[in-house]
Amino acid sequence: MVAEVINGKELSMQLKLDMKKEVEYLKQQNILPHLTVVLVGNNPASRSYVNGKKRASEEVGISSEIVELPDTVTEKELLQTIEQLNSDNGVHGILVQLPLPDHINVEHIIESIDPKKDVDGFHPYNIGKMMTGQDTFLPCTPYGIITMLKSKNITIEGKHAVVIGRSNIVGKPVGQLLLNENATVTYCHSKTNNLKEITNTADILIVAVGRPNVIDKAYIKEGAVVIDVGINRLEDGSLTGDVDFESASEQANYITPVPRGVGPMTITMLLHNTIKAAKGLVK
Ligand SMILES: NC(=O)C1=CN([C@@H]2O[C@H](COP(=O)(O)OP(=O)(O)OC[C@H]3O[C@@H](n4cnc5c(N)ncnc54)[C@H](OP(=O)(O)O)[C@@H]3O)[C@@H](O)[C@H]2O)C=CC1
Ligand SMILES: Nc1nc(=O)c2c([nH]1)NC[C@@H]1CN(c3ccc(C(=O)N[C@@H](CCC(=O)O)C(=O)O)cc3)C=[N+]21
Repeated sequence: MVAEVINGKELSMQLKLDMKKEVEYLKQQNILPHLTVVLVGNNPASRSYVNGKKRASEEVGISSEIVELPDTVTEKELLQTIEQLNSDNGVHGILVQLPLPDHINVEHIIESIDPKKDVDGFHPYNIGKMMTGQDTFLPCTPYGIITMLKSKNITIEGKHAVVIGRSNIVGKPVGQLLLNENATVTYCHSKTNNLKEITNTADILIVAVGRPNVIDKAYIKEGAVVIDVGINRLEDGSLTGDVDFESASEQANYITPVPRGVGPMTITMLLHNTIKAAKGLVK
């Protein structure tokens, strides 16, 4: 069997065309969706992602701005910056790029963002709403993954979904969204015994570990759907996922590539959330 590739880049382009039309319509009502991204320090990977977010915003007509702060910024100063953005009526979405320097408490920062502007969907209030199945901003990477599955009419209901990884930004929320779609969900992590036995029962396997090529065909049930969230930069500068794509493709029915898989969808769902914020749909 050779798996069908779910191309996140292509799906993103289609979705962005629709969003572009929606933004044009909003502008006619004098609503100009605006996203502010806060970038602390000079991490090259963070800078490159943030630039990607700005470029994608421009593609659909969303106005965006990057607020750059030095890595010596204090927590208090960062909180003040967020407070200003919270009270600025022209700002619909606020995203603080992670990771932050060690001297800043991430929870304090995330909790200071107005939940109505929390387009990452990281605020505990919005996480609570997601868990109870209420309408809110869904975290972008998990939401992008669900959107990719639906784009191929892949049945989620009743299926066994196995998530490897339990971070607050990917693993935990993607499992929750799959549960909301009536999957039976199992979480695996670094302390999991018999990882291979568990993943071999997965109809849908989500891999969010952050180590290159740790999952190959030996971990995959024949006919499974494999979603590779990992973004690993190799020494030669190339990007690779957590899944050995060639090997996994022999067992899976569907697979996502890296690059051009989940990454572009993360950015696209951020734009979706920013438009939702501008429309005032999240209370
Ligand atoms: N495509 C996209 O848009 C995005 C991609 N990413 C990428 O996804 C990957 C994961 O990101 P993130 O969730 O933030 O990473 P974290 O490092 O926060 O989490 C990694 C998870 O993997 C688990 N893990 C580590 N080693 C193993 C192992 N050998 N077996 C099983 N589980 C293991 C850890 O377990 P434990 O909890 O026990 O430590 C942890 O839960 C990274 O490559 C990141 O760059 C992230 C965000 C968006
Ligand atoms: N507050 C916050 N929100 C985030 O959503 C967030 C974050 N912090 N910190 C880091 C992670 C990572 N992340 C990615 C976004 C896009 C690509 C992406 O577009 N990847 C392209 C390749 C890009 C390239 O070539 O560098 C692809 O996979 O095809 C990847 C990773 C968002 N994150």
